[in-house]
Amino acid sequence: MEVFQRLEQEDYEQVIYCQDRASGLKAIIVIHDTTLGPALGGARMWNYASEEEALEDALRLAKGMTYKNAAAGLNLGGGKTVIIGDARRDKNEEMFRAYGRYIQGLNGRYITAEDVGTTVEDMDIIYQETDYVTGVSPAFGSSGNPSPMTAYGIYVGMKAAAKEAFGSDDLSGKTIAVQGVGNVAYHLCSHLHEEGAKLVVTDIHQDAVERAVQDFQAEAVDPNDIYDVNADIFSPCALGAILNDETIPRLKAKVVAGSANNQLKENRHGDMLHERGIVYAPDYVINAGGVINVADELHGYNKERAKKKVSGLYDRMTQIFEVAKRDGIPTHQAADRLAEERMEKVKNARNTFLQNEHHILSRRRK
Ligand SMILES: NC(=O)C1=CN([C@@H]2O[C@H](COP(=O)(O)OP(=O)(O)OC[C@H]3O[C@@H](n4cnc5c(N)ncnc54)[C@H](O)[C@@H]3O)[C@@H](O)[C@H]2O)C=CC1
Ligand SMILES: CC(C)CC(=O)C(=O)O
Repeated sequence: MEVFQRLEQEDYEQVIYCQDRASGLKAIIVIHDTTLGPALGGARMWNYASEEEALEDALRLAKGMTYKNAAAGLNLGGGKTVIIGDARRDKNEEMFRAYGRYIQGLNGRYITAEDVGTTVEDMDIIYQETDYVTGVSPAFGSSGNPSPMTAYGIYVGMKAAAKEAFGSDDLSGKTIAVQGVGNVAYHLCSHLHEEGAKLVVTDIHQDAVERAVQDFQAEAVDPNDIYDVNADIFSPCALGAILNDETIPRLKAKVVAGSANNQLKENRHGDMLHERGIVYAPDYVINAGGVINVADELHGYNKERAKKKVSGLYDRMTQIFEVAKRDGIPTHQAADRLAEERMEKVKNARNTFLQNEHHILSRRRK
């Protein structure tokens, strides 16, 4: 498909290709929608098989951020970056400084943060070139690594989903299959272990698996076997599109609740989960803890305030389950409805003219 045709299909605002030969930077910044405010979303560094795959990932992730930020009640739009490369091999300081300068050039339309493959240290480098970066080190007055707060949000959202499926939000004694035990899932496992859940984990990196086995007495399985585990809850915490025609029929769990972005390969896979009576916690709602945390930096970071807001994901999930039941729709549709309604209402409320620095009246006074 032609790129403009693809952008028009889901009404993307802007795509920026960034290239810097000296550092090896090849990045794609996608701004999906800025109805609610500047686009905020992380930068993912991944060794994509092709440029098409990288663009498609950036597009899907950026749109997900529009819905995530809207559903979380943030005054932020949706955007995301993908940096093409192997995060364990190809990073250098110049790359992130070059990336920071591209962000600065967008003059606040896009604000970056961490995602898979990028770290607080990378954000600190970007911060040398632009203010439009969050998840910077606490030493700079920022919020640092968003993963623990994302994990906490998944934990409370998972409890709400358990209440919906099992009639109780107590996770002790529940078997939880966790796919990917990286930054978010490690902290999630810690909460779950503390509550007395039994953990079954997998990862493509053996060191990550070993850490979870050692620290939380988790059982390890092969990456391909995680879908077949006899679990109460399946928690996808790696990459997207893992809920699909091949995997859904294999799931034994009654709940799907994890941190991965874009878990449904296609929307119809949300319908498939619904038809099988599986309670699906919509990914962009349950995994909003990180963005809620970094967005708090924009007001001057306060950890207690941010955590209180993240705790609210329990009620937000419950609200989604209620809407889904009331309207007889799958949960992913209920989440979309809430996010779209908020965007529409805010858009209408902001229809009246307000002068700003770019308006001709302001320019004429100078
Ligand atoms: N870090 C954050 O605060 C947030 C992260 N997310 C999403 O949560 C997911 C995890 O993020 P992080 O923990 O930050 O990333 P991470 O890179 O630290 O962890 C992901 C883990 O998944 C593993 N993995 C990749 N493919 C796999 C596969 N096929 N099978 C098993 N394991 C596999 C990786 O080896 C890695 O250990 C991503 O989808 C991310 O976009 C969403 C919201 C916020
Ligand atoms: C990692 C977050 C701070 C933002 C983001 O990109 C996300 O929630 O996916």
